[in-house]
Amino acid sequence: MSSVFGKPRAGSGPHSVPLEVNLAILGRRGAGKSALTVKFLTKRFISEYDPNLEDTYSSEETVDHQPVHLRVMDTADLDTPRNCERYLNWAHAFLVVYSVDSRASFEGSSSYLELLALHAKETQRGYPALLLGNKLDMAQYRFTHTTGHACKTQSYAWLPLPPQPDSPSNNP
Ligand SMILES: Nc1nc2c(ncn2[C@@H]2O[C@H](COP(=O)(O)OP(=O)(O)OP(=O)(O)O)[C@@H](O)[C@H]2O)c(=O)[nH]1
Repeated sequence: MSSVFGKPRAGSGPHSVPLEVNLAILGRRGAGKSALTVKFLTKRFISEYDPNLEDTYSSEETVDHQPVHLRVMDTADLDTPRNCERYLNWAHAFLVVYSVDSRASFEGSSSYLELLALHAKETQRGYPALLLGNKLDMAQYRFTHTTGHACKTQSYAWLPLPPQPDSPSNNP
């Protein structure tokens, strides 16, 4: 049996029930979460939307020829994670967004990655999580992050994997 986001498929073939996947978009204010969500859902960049609105959108997608009912929660925390249970208990997967032209935005993504690591440890489950650098058109203003960026990416590379009983991170 194959799977998407670690969950078993409901079936196969044209009459299969769509798999339901909840995706939470996390990140510091201004990283571009709302713009990214709108762009993904409408396939174009829209500059007029309510950036402060936290909302959940639905979309029918096809992944590996299978229907997927995708729900996307565009979160609107302030500068740090707040009342995280609303998305931690809801989402099957997480997208942590930062803006490539903002060091503060990149550094702010740490708190989300740490939160997700803690959540995975506490629930003894693995959650797909992706760190995404947004606003690539602003790359000429990209902050320098040579070693820090590489270290951070590697530190959290294990997030999608289920916690291992013998893992050093489980034995503080
Ligand atoms: N140049 C450029 N600007 C972008 C891009 N994506 C978003 N923006 C702009 O960045 C600003 C913040 O975008 P939002 O989508 O509101 O960011 P957010 O992360 O949802 O912010 P909060 O709702 O406050 O958490 C807006 O002015 C957007 O138009 C992009 O890819 N390129």
